[in-house]
Amino acid sequence: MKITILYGTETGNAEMLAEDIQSELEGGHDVDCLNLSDMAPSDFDASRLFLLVCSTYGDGELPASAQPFAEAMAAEQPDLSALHFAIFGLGDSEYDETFNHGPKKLAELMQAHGAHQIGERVAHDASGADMAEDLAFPWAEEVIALAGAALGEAA
Ligand SMILES: Cc1cc2nc3c(=O)[nH]c(=O)nc-3n(C[C@H](O)[C@H](O)[C@H](O)COP(=O)(O)O)c2cc1C
Repeated sequence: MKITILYGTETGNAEMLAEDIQSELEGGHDVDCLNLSDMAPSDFDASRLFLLVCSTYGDGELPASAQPFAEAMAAEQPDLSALHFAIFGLGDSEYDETFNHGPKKLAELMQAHGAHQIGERVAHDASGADMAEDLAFPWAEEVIALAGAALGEAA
């Protein structure tokens, strides 16, 4: 499957996780990995599955590297109705009222432009016991299996 991992980060955790997911998947798939700050809405290609990995900053906001992308989406209003994405979030339950709100906002932004979410949004908690990759690798395998039918190819 053709997969693009897009990460939104402030201090690099989402970037490291995105690169680990790329390494995990690239034996069996054609996988790109890109910072959201380098992604234009016009770059979306519906033949690829987009795996979004995004943290939360400030008071439940998108991290810095995702903000230019959100602004470009608002300005360009792309039609993403042919697109499929899945999303994995990073956050910290110490911020209980805004836990994982960054990826929640990013998923809502994609859906507002018609993109179809595959599977559930999985949230990593920096104050929890799990390593991010221990949640993210099974998440990636599951959404790739689910996306096979949607993208019209075997996973
Ligand atoms: C100043 C600051 C604000 C944060 N705000 C939130 C928040 O509102 N909600 C949340 O779930 N996590 C919040 N976090 C936790 C980060 O999302 C978490 O540490 C994540 O792993 C950072 O990933 P990154 O390095 O890719 O940006 C915050 C962390 C910092 C340092």
